[in-house]
Amino acid sequence: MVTSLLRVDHASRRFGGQTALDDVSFQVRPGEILGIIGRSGAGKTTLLRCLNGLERPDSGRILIEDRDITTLPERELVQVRRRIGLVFQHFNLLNSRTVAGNIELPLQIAGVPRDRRRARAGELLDLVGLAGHADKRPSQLSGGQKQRVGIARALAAHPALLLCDEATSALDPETTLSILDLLRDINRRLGLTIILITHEMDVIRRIAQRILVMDRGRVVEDAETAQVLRGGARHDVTRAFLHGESARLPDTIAALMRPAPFAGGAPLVRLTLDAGAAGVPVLSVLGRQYGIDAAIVQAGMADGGAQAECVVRLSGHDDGAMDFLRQASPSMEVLGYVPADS
Ligand SMILES: Nc1ncnc2c1ncn2[C@@H]1O[C@H](COP(=O)(O)OP(=O)(O)OP(=O)(O)O)[C@@H](O)[C@H]1O
Repeated sequence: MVTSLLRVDHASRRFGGQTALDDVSFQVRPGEILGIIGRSGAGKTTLLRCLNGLERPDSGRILIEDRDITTLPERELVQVRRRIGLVFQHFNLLNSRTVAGNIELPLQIAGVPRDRRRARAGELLDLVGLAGHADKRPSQLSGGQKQRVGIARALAAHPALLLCDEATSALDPETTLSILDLLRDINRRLGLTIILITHEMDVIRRIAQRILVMDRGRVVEDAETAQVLRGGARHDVTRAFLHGESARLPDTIAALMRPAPFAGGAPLVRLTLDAGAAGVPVLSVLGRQYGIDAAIVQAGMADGGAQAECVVRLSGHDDGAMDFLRQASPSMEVLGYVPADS
């Protein structure tokens, strides 16, 4: 039985004097969504190319469904590659083909007969919400629609793993959310394992159950996303990504924020409340039951209005209150600490 869909074991890769991957090890379980984040030059692209067999590490192993792709001959590597669907930042669609023709391309290359290709493209267009667009050209679609076609094409050959390389970086924030929601939906409905390479913490926060932070070729953090968002980050680079997020806080608050608790300081917490928490008067329960005052610093909608997001400053302390908030908002995130009277 396959216990880990992907296992990277002490992989290293150098280019001349430059170390792109430095003793990288991690595993991905079937059905998991893993987000890999890192600054420019951290080694994300090199890792992705190694996972896809386009690049071989100088040392170490990469096992996909228990097959070590670093030693496979090219012919067998082609078969393992079919188990991996790739989604690109700039979609990589062919305008010389229709939307359906783009989705069918990997199947055509694999020698699948025309009628089966057509049927599969139809199924996938339904899945990604583009039924009725089969005969259009990519140039007639919006960026978000193009990426939906890119995702459908990546799914065409029933991959076990979807590798998304900055899949939302070319999209506006609203379209980004809809594409991330689609990926999450596909993960749930098909049980598909997804790896997202990104430089945006927001992407991770939105859908990744696990986060891997890379810095100068090394994995410096490998943790549950919820744990990192709750303030459990071990490495400065992870904290820097989290702190970068708070740039969207009002300037007056961001200027006062410190990363660690201090005397007279109050935690600033981001809550995401979805339909499950609807009807629970979260902030009044905090006050009545736990004696905590929660001042709303920022509020908005997410997930097309299905979720409410707010940043609150909590005055007073009670461990029970934090547990209560974690239940109401599993992705609760301690952004930092500000003076309680700010
Ligand atoms: N083919 C190559 N030849 C020489 N150096 C390379 C090559 N590929 C990557 N590198 C170097 O390896 C390091 C990691 O690069 P990589 O592209 O994997 O990082 P990255 O995290 O994907 O960055 P970005 O977010 O900018 O794409 C960098 O210092 C880069 O210059």
